[in-house]
Parts: sequence; structure tokens; C-alpha cells
Amino acid sequence: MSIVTVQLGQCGNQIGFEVFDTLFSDSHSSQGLCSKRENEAYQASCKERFFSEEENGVPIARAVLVDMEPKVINQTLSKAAQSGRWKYGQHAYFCQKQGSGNNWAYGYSVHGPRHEESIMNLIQKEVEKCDSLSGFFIIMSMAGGTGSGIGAFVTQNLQDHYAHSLKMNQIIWPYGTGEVIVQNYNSILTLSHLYRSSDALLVHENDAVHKICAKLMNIKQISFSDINQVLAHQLGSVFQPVYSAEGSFHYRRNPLEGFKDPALYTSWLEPVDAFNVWKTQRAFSKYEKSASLVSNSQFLVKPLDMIVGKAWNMFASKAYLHQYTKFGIEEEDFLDSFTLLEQVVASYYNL
Ligand SMILES: Nc1nc2c(ncn2[C@@H]2O[C@H](COP(=O)(O)OP(=O)(O)OP(=O)(O)O)[C@@H](O)[C@H]2O)c(=O)[nH]1
Repeated sequence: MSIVTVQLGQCGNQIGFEVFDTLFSDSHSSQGLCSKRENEAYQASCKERFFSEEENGVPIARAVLVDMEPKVINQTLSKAAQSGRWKYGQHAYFCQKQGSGNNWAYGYSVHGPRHEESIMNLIQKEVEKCDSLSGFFIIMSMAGGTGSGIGAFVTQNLQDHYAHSLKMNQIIWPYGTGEVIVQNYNSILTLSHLYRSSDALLVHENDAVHKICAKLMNIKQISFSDINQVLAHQLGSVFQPVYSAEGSFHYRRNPLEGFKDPALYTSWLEPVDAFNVWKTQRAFSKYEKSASLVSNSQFLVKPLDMIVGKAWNMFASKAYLHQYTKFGIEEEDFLDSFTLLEQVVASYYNL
């Protein structure tokens, strides 16, 4: 079964590239530390999930690239092509000439509806290339204009068109300080919209990954490229093939199935039942042994509460609201978002 990835905005496209590159490098690594047969099964399973094959044998990422400016899309396409190992589909991208200027409302209410048909057609073409669709992986920032605004719009559309396929969003939490003034507005709008249309949000905080680069990896001048490699490593290790069940040596066919396990999401189960282990003997990314943890915990309550609080303070003085109402996001939409996210914060506090 296959996953169709949708990469949106600067952030989504830059991270998407690193993720595919990590998946490809890992599955073609000669240091899998396992039998040839095992390695081949792992490679075939990864390929079915994330790549389709072109006539000349170069695998093509099952991805659609969306941005409203051509620069990052062009860079991403050519980096993949220059790798000579895998590439993006020749017509699998959509871009325009002007970004959203960090305005979520512009991405969601103007760019989204205007380009809905073109973007949804591209996604449909990618879906048609899959023998069997497992679901969608949507990569975007939370605080920008294009990735987050159009990303929320596209996720809603996917929910309407592919209601039975799992939609998982990878979202990047902005740095706490030093970014654009309206980042908290954009963030609460993204989160409240995805809450209604996405099945699962995988969150990475830029501050936390930055710290990993500084403290654990000792990188002095940290760039997005460094941060994205850490992110891609973590995501790759979660999405590469694992055995279908305890004691089985067959790879699970449906890569997103594990996330659907209801035991993971109920509050009244014993913790031991709400913990799943996914395994493989095959080494990931040249590490003889490695482990990754995906958790649904109170970890994000504090940052979420902070973002909601900061956005509320700005909203109370009506700062910058005209930039949003101008494009159809009204005060009531903000109030709905605040109410919903405050409920989420309260639910997590009471766990
Ligand atoms: N981890 C990571 N974060 C990024 C990257 N690029 C941008 N960001 C973060 O994403 C947010 C801004 O979103 P972008 O994706 O740059 O913006 P956009 O979606 O292209 O939207 P517009 O620029 O408004 O058209 C900020 O919080 C940045 O810190 C990246 O390559 N990696």
C-alpha cells in the first residue's frame, strides 16, 4: 500500500525533500545488517510506500509539491533530480508567482479556493498511480501563510474527497521568538482547522530540534538544512517498514495502519495496552540499533497554552485583525478557534 505525500510552502517542500532522500538512502544502504532476502523485502516495501517507478528505472516520489512562489519548488525539484537516485514527477507540482506574505487568511481563503481544482487534480493523479492507497502525509509549517493556510484548505478538501483514507499532517511548530509577529494567529487558525479535518498531527518544534543540533550534534551555525535532516531522520525511522505483528517476519503492508489502532487513543485503557512496539531486524540508517518514540502526551500542553495566550492578547486589542477580515476570516472564526483550542488544552491537562 502507498502513501501520497503533499508538500506545502517553503517549509513543507524543504522537509519533504529531506524525508524522501532519507527514506531512499536508508532503503538502499548496504549496511542494513541483515540477510540479503530481508534487505530486499524491506527495500520493496519502502518502495511500494513512497516511490513509483519510471521507465528508465529512476524511482519517482509519490508526492505533490505546492507553493505559491517558484523558488523553493525549483530548488527542491532540481536537488532531487541531481541526486540521480530518485526524483519528483515531472508534472507533480503546482506553483504561482506570489506567496501569501505570512498571511494565513490569504493562503486559506484566496490561494486555496482559486487553485483548488489544479491542486486536487494533481493529488488525484498521484492517487491513481497507487495500486492501493494507505493515506496522505501532508507536510507544512504551522505559522506561515502558504503552507499553513493552503495546507489547512487542502486537508479539508482531502477529508471531503477521501473521507476513508487516513490523513496525517506533519506540522512544524514555529520558534518561540524572533519570527513574524502574526505567527500565533496563523498557528491557532492552522491547529483549529486541522483539528476538524485531519486524523493525526505529528508535531515537531523548531526550538526543540534546534537544541538537538546545538547540544547533541554540536553544530555551530545551525541552518534549516541541519534541522530538516534531524526531522527527516526521525520521520524516516517511523515510516520505514516494520513487521506486521509480534513474532512475524513479514512487513506490514499498510504503513499507516499502526496509527489507527484504537488502543493508542483511549484514555481508560491500562498504559501497557496503549503502547505499541513496531519492530524490524533491519538496521535503520546505518545504526546497528535504534529506537524512535511517537507519543500522544501532555508534552505540548505548555507550548499550546502559550500560543493561545499570546494570540488572545493580540486579539483582545484587535491587533492586525484587519489583515484577516480583509480576506474573509472574521472575528467569529478566531473566537471559534480559541474556544476549540482551550478545550483541547483543558482535555490534556485533565488526562
Ligand atoms: N524546520 C523548518 N522550518 C521551516 C523551514 N522553512 C520555514 N520554516 C518555518 O516555517 C514557518 C514559516 O513558514 P514557511 O513555510 O516559510 O512559509 P510559507 O508556507 O511558504 O508561506 P508564505 O511565505 O507566507 O508564502 C516559520 O515558523 C519557519 O521557522 C524549514 O526548511 N525547516
